[in-house]
Amino acid sequence: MDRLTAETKIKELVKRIERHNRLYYEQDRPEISDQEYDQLMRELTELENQFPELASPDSPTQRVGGEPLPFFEKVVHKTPMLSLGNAFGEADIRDFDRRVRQAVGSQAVRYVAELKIDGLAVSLHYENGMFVRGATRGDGSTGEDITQNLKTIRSIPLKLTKPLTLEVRGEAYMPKAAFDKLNREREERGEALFANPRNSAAGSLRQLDPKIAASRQLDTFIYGIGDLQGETVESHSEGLDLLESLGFKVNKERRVFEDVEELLAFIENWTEKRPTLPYEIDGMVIKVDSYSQQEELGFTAKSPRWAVAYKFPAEEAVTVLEGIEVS
Ligand SMILES: NC(=O)c1c(N)nc(OC2CCCC2)nc1O[C@@H]1CCC[C@@H]1O
Repeated sequence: MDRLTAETKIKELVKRIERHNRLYYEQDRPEISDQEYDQLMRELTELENQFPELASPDSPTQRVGGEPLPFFEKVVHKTPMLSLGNAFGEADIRDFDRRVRQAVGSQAVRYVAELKIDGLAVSLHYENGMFVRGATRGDGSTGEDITQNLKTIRSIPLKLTKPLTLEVRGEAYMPKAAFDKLNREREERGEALFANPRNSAAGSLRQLDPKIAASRQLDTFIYGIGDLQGETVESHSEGLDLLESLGFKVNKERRVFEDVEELLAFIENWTEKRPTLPYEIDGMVIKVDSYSQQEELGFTAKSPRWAVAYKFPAEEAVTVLEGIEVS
C-alpha cells in the first residue's frame, strides 16, 4: 500500500474507532461487537507500524499500552503538589473561615467546595495541547513518570481542545463497580483481594506493564492547575471551567459559596449522600476561590492556608462475629 492510501485509511480508521469509543464509553451503547472493534484496532496498529510517521500521538492505539518498562523515571513537578490541612468538624471549618477573613480584611470571600476523591494524586503535563508526561505525586516535589499507564485512562485527553502548555493536577481513581468486579475476578483466581478502590488504583498505576493499567477501568477527576501558559484565570472556579472546556473530566458536584452556613449545609448533605456516589470520597476540599486572596494567604511548610480538607467521620466499623453484629 502506498503512503497516500495509508494516510487516508488511517484517518478513516481513527474516525471510526473514536466514534465507537464514544458510543461505548460515553453513551454505553456500542454498535459493534468487541471482536469487530478489536479488528479495527488491529488494522490501525498494523498501518501505524508500517508507516510510523503517520501514527499521531493522540491515536486511539495509544490507549492500549505498549511494552513494560524496566523502571519508572523520576519527575520533578513544575510546582510542588501540596498536601492539605485537615478539618474534622463544623468548628474547624468555622475556624478556617475566621482565619481566612482575618487575613483578607474586609474583602468578600468566596469558597469552592469539592468532593475529596479517594484515589491517587497525579500531575499531567501538556505541551501545545498534547499530553507529554504524567507523574505520581510522590513526595510532593518529585514523583514517578507513569505516562504510559496514564495514557490508558480514557478520561485523560491525549490532545486538548486548544494548543495550550500547562500542568494540571487531579485524582486517578477506580470506580466502585470496577473495584468490585476486579476483586470478584481475583477471588475466582484465588488471588489476594485489594483492600479498597484507592489501593487498587495506586497498585494499577504503579505497574511497569501498561497493559495491566489498561485493563483496570481507571478514571480521573482534574481539580487544579499547576502551571498555565498563554491564558490567565482569576479564580479557582474559573480555572476548573477552563479545564472542563479543554477536555478534562472535572467533578460536577463542585459549588461556590459566600456564606459559611450554606457551605456547612453542603458538607452535611454530602456526608449523608456519600454512599450513593459511584466512586469513593473521604471528605470535601474547601478552597478560597480568588487567586489573589490565595496569594495573600500563602502556604505553611507543606500545605496552603487557603484550602482545607474536611474529613468525614470514619464510617461505623462493624465486625460480624459468627453472624452476631458488634460495632
Ligand atoms: N482528592 C481530591 O479530590 C483533591 C481535591 N479535590 N483538591 C485538591 O487540591 C489540591 C490543591 C491545593 C492543595 C490540594 N487536592 C485533592 O487531593 C489532594 C491530593 C494530595 C493531597 C490531597 O488529598
